[in-house]
Amino acid sequence: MTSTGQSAPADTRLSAYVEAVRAMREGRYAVDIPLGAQDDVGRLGAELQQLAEHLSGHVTQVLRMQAISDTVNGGLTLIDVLDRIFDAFRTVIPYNRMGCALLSADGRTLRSCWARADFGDVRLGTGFTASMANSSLNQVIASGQPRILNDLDAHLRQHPDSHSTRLMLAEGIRSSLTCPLISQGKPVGFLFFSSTEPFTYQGVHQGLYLRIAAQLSAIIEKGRLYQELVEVNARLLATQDELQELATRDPLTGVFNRRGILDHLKAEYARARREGGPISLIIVDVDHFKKINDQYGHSTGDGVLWEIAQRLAGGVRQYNQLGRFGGEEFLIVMSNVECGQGPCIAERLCKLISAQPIEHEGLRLDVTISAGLVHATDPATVACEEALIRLADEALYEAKRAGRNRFSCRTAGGAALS
Ligand SMILES: Nc1nc2c(ncn2[C@@H]2O[C@H](COP(=O)(O)OP(=O)(O)OP(=O)(O)O)[C@@H](O)[C@H]2O)c(=O)[nH]1
Repeated sequence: MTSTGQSAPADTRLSAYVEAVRAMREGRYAVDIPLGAQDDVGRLGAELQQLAEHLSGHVTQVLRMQAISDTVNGGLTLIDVLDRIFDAFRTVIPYNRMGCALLSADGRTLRSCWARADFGDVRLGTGFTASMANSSLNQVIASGQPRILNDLDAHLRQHPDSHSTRLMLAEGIRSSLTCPLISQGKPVGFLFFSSTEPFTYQGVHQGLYLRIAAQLSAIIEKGRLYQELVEVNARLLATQDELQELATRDPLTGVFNRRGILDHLKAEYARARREGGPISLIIVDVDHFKKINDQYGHSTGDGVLWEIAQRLAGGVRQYNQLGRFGGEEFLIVMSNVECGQGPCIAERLCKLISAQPIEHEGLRLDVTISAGLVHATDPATVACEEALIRLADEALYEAKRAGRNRFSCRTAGGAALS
């Protein structure tokens, strides 16, 4: 501001004012305004000077807010956004601690969802829950205005039941500013700024806090929506897993169904070819199963199939997979089983069924199985996984022809395995 002490001619001052207004229109607020005498023109100059200072302060604040909101808006989850606010707003608002609490859908309960301080551990941290009944925060909601408590000791004396105030005092907090968070006209929670010094917050900050709160409410809503999206996505993935499980499990026996075991065979065959390791298959078929159905009924037949599946599952090592291949047929896929081990496994499976009668609803049924085994030391010698199945099938029917309750073997070349 320039004051010459001598009154400048009115027209000179007016043209300087016009220049100043033009400069401000272009965003330059450091303007020189000659005041001269305390006449009407001088008073206009003083008003212009104040306007220039006000606009300069306002624009600085808006730019700062914009930079902060750009940083904050980059966050995706609510917690991420709050962390960014804690780091970004320090240049605008004094605080040693920040906390955020959200209201339950019915507005009756407040739950702290995040808190951070520059002095270490916070006592009133995530998960702290308080009832809104009789809470002084209801006044903050009703007014829609930030509340300043510059002497928390005095506040506790007035509200001796306020557990949260007690905890804040124990943390060393002496003054606080509480911003209501309102989204789409509805209170959703609060943002707390706190300081270890008393009388930190002034009414002059009020407008700024309100603007921050309005912006935060929108961000919190965005965070909430994002979290909902994450949860819905997780539920969808879980449902997809369940559907996948349902689509590949046999409901009667609980083992893989045909599709499940064939998918597994396909993957294992491809892996064995890639890595050059051996692969073996066993096809198991229940002997004279039709007779069991005919003599004791379908439900007994089902019970027998269930028991056979459990015994077979117990008889193959964990990294071998068992599936129900057809009505009374099971398929076992074995990886990394050496040539000599396959016959031992097939024999063990036959014995697991024949050694003990199957008990079902008071019946004791002597049941046997036949098995066909194929072993490929080098899977590259077999055209595809279906070729392996065909060889195992041939071996199975050889076992059936030879009298059942036994197994027969093939190598990938088609020769019988001794
Ligand atoms: N209870 C029951 N029976 C089934 C199921 N699926 C297929 N079956 C029956 O299994 C029987 C299979 O009979 P066949 O193919 O003639 O063979 P088998 O009687 O076991 O005789 P071999 O295999 O020659 O020893 C048929 O009667 C089918 O109806 C099922 O889920 N439950």
